[in-house]
Amino acid sequence: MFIEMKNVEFIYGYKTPFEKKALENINLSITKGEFIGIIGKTGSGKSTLVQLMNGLLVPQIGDVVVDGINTKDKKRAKEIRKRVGLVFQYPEYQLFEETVYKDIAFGPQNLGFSEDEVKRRVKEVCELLEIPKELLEKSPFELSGGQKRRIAIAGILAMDPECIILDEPTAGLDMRGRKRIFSIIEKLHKEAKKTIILISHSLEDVAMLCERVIILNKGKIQFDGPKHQAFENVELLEKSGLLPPDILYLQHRLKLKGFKIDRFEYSVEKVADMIVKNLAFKREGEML
Ligand SMILES: Nc1ncnc2c1ncn2[C@@H]1O[C@H](COP(=O)(O)OP(=O)(O)OP(=O)(O)O)[C@@H](O)[C@H]1O
Repeated sequence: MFIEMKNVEFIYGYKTPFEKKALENINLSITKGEFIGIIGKTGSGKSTLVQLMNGLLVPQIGDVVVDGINTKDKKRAKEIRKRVGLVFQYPEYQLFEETVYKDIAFGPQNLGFSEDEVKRRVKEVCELLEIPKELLEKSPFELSGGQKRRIAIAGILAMDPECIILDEPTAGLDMRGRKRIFSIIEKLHKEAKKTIILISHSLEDVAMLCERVIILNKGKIQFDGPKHQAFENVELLEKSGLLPPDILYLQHRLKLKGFKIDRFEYSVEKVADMIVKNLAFKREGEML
């Protein structure tokens, strides 16, 4: 098991008058190579959950174990960060150096790699994320939203973690920027074989990309399983304060109207094919 959470509870402002329980009774196991989507309405505990996974937060109750290392073991915090990289929701929180190069290089430098190795890693991630050379000497604050996002991902990738957590990686980006980030994430999963954990408000994005889905509701796990079981269960989504993606709601409605749908599809092209096929059957009087 790569990440294991056992009976985890996390309280902000612990033992102060401002205590706020963010998570309770969390039990989770994540294996290497998985692609997991975490969904849940605002305040359900998503960001807290992922910060527990790389030791940025430590639970007051229960244990989080990453590759055999308990996150309570502060002396091994670096080893955990090396294994699990977290790209923050707001790249501004992560970028703080004067130049893009220095920002990307910060992580591997901090892990103690030689300057040559740091240079090699920066070059490699820039190629992968299509970050042009001329950007490297610019200030990260001069960049567009999409560029900042890619630099923040590059900084994490340069540490070569086994697992990459992305908290709302496409928030505020236009369609082109979103597509670019998605193709990077898919590449990391399929080609680089990374374990990916994605938090997104967009159920469409999670439905399209992920294999396993975790639904959080008021700090508890409401569902953990294959994505189709989550997205085809409209009642479950509604109970969790979520609306099913339009593309799946459409299929849910068509099914209620008698369309033969064996498996819900996640792409517009496939749904269009399925509708055409059903209408052809209907014309031939073979169904409906
Ligand atoms: N630093 C903090 N101090 C006190 N309470 C906090 C803090 N950060 C989060 N919380 C509270 O903990 C709960 C879980 O917050 P968290 O940010 O993990 O939820 P989320 O699902 O990521 O929300 P969002 O979708 O808005 O990012 C919320 O009730 C939130 O108000």
